[in-house]
Amino acid sequence: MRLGGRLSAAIEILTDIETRHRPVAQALKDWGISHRFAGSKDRSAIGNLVYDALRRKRSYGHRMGSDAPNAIVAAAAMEGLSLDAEALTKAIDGDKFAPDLPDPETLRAFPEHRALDAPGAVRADIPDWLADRFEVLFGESWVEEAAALSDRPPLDLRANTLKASHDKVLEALSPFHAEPSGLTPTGIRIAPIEGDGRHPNVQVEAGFLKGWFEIQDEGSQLAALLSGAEPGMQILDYCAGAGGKTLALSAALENTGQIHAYDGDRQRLAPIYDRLARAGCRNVQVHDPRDELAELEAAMDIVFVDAPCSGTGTWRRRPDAKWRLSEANLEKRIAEQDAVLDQAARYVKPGGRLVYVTCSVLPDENAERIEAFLGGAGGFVPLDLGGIWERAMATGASPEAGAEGNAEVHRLALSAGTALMMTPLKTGTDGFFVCVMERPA
Ligand SMILES: C[S@@+](CC[C@H](N)C(=O)[O-])C[C@H]1O[C@@H](n2cnc3c(N)ncnc32)[C@H](O)[C@@H]1O
Repeated sequence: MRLGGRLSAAIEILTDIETRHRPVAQALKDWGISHRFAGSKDRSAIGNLVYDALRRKRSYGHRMGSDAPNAIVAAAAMEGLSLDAEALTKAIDGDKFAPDLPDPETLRAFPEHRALDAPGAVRADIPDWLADRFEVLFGESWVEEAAALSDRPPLDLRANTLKASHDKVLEALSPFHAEPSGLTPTGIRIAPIEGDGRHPNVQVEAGFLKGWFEIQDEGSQLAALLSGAEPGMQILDYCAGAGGKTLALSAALENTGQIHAYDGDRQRLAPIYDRLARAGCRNVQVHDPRDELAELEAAMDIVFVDAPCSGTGTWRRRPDAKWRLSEANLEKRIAEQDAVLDQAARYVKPGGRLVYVTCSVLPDENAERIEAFLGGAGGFVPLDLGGIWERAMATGASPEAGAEGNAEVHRLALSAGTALMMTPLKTGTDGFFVCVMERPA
């Protein structure tokens, strides 16, 4: 396909997402199925246009004078492919599959129009109703912080030390220019996509099929590490879902002790069985939501709560979720977070830890939930994350951890007090919130 056809396809898919309220991944998949002639390069180039247009929908709309799909796709093409108006027009000239684009003057003005005159929420590419929350949380840098959630993300992987060393995985992935991601002993990073390129499909690599590594954002790896999981412990992963954190915790325990993986939703839990088998995790017991967990009460060294949340920290990867989030959804998530913390707390043994994690940056889902929880009965005490970080990195035996690239985040952890907020701008990860609380002995 030529550029004109790719632009038209991206516009068609965006229209489908908007009119039928469809998740972006599903809309792209369906388009691929009904347009078999499109090759894999076409599909990824179209995917980049759709994702970029969704990520920067408001600022592109402002700079183009319209947020209609053809305007924001033209903006995504110009910015993503480094084309000026002339190059874009020339590339689609005479192409019968090309769409109607905004007028030449608008296209010509686009690169210079930086939206500096626009309200903060437009420059930040977020819905208006969330602007106050970002401002309260990030202060002067709130627009920058929010805008960084619209960048293309890297592909992050975790070396599964139950099966392969960090070095071995790096070597296996060297054709893809994989590098240590720097914050954790296990993290590996493949840089964000450039232009109309694509990330390698690492899931068909022999190393992946043999369980040497998992796809996992480094923020998620760091959250698991900061739980303080150590060999021999008894851990309840109370919101295990498909098991991303369970697998990381299992490796941190070096296949000793016991992890109880539980989730309130059987369907979400289902993929965990295959993943555990591939990763060689032998210390995990999966609990169906119908199982009775009574025997675990007051017996766990760590209860890990990877709470259901709005996912604002993952907007780089799921930009459609940004525009779908409503105040009503947020209220629902908050109620679930309060419930899940209350339910999970009873399994922590005296002297044990309750770890609360979300992949959201919103204070409503993070610090305010901790305050609400601590205000209730239970007597939990939040721990200083700087100390936990130092211990986790010391036991992680990582040559990279503590090195220069890590210094900035190290400082962040030391100054975090009792809660760590990771963001694409601060830590180069997805947005994650971590708070570790102890039940007094
Ligand atoms: C953020 S996801 C978990 C992701 C998973 N830990 C991972 O790393 O792949 C949150 C999970 O919480 C589960 N959940 C929501 N409310 C729950 C409850 N009351 N009890 C247990 N699990 C719950 C959801 O089904 C969902 O799978």
